[in-house]
Amino acid sequence: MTRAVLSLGSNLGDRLAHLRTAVATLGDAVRVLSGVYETPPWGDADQPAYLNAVVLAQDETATPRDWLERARDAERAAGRVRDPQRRFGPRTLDVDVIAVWGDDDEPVLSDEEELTLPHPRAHLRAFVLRPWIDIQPYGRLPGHGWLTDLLTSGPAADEALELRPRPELALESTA
Ligand SMILES: Nc1ncnc2c1ncn2[C@@H]1O[C@H](COP(=O)(O)OP(=O)(O)OP(=O)(O)O)[C@@H](O)[C@H]1O
Ligand SMILES: Nc1nc2c(c(=O)[nH]1)N=C(CO)CN2
Repeated sequence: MTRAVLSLGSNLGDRLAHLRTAVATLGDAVRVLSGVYETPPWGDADQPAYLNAVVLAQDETATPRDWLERARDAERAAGRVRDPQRRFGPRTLDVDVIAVWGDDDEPVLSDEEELTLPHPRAHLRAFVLRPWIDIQPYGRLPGHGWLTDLLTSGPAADEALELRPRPELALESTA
C-alpha cells in the first residue's frame, strides 16, 4: 500500500473543471480533497492566476512511478500541451507528486530526474503547503519538517498571505 500527496493546479480555460478532471482520473484512489485556492502565479509572473488544490490518495498496489503515471494521465485528460520553451508557464492542468509513503509509513525518497521525491520545490510553494495543511494539519513534508512551520516561517511564508480561499469552488463535482 502507498499513500501520496498530489498537487493540482490550473490557470487556463475552465480551471475548476480541469481540477475536477484530475480528481475523476484518480478515481477510487482519492481519499481526501482540500479546499480550492486562487493563487498568484509562482516562478513566472506573466500569466493568469491559478486555482490550486491538494489530494491525499491511497492505493493497495501503486508504486511511486504509478502515481507519476496517474498524474500524467490526468494532465492528458485535461488536454495539457507542454511548451518546452517555457518553464513554469501556463497550463490547463499540472499534477505534481509531492510525496509518497510506503507500507511502513516511511516516506519514499528519490533523486531521479524523472521522479524526485519529495517534490524538490514543494517547500517553496505556498500553493502546495496551504491546501495540504487543510487536510493534514499535523502533516510534515519529508526532509523539511512541519507544514505549519514552513507556512509561517519558511521561504513560502510571504506568498502564503496572498492565497485566497475559494470555498464556493468545491472539488467535489455535484454533477
Ligand atoms: N515529484 C514529481 N512530480 C511530478 N513530476 C516530476 C516529479 N519529479 C520529477 N518530475 C519530472 O518533472 C518533469 C517536468 O514536469 P512538469 O512539466 O510538470 O514540470 P513543471 O510543472 O513545469 O514544474 P514543476 O515540477 O516545478 O511544477 C516531468 O518530466 C517529470 O518526470
Ligand atoms: N500559483 C501557482 N503558480 C504556479 C503553478 C501553480 O500550480 N500555482 N504551477 C507552476 C508549474 O510549474 C508554475 N507556477
